[in-house]
Amino acid sequence: MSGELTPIDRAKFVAAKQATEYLESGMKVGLGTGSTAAWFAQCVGELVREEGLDVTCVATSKETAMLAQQIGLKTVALEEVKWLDLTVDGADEVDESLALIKGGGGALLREKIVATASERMIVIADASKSVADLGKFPLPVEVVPFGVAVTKNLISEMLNSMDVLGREITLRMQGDEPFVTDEGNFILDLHLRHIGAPRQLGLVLNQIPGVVENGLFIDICDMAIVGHGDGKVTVRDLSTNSAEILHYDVRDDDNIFTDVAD
Ligand SMILES: O=C[C@H](O)[C@H](O)[C@H](O)COP(=O)(O)O
Repeated sequence: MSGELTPIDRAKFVAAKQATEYLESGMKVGLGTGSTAAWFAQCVGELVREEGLDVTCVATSKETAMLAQQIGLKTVALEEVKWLDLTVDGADEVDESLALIKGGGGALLREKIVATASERMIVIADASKSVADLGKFPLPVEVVPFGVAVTKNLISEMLNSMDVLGREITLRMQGDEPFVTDEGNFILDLHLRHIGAPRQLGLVLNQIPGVVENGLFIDICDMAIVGHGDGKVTVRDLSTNSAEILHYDVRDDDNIFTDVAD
């Protein structure tokens, strides 16, 4: 599967592959959305086919549901299982406390519902997503289409009292039309450049009528697995407060982990 990977794909792949270490047969697993999460779904598929791993998956988007079907993963609706052992998903930004910005692909609402219904959430990312402070990536906010201009103004006013640098808000487009989420909503992207108090911002945003959910994931993620283009993987586990560095050899499909540092 790994073949001739670009450094960015190698980074995503090694993070995804490392996340499979936390899978066990019988688990109910949330599958995230996006290019990194797609690598994870492929890795799960490989384990199901080659090692008989038996997991039941819940997809966080229509896109992921389609991919899971193509790969041959067993998927059910969240309503059927109600609770999950583990969700593995990508992110647009992850800071040292494992606060995240998500929703670059517009799937933040279902992703947050699924991650919150999970015993454990692991975020997988390439190193470009690791940041000291959140906010360079525009913060996606899912809003109902009705009165979107009013909601945008309310958010704009609210930002004046927040610890952020930028104030620009754009309606996400797809061609000439607003981008529509799987739940039929629109996305406003908040170009904040720096978010000083993400927890407070997330709470205040969700108080605004018209806002369905925002892309700040605070106290949801338990572990971050960050992949690097040279095959190195950094694992940060909040439950043990540890950071571990592994090296993943992706020159062939007999992928080998060796500890290189601590
Ligand atoms: O809505 C999309 C999700 O939050 C993605 O997990 C996020 O945008 C990261 O995607 P990618 O792995 O493609 O960078």
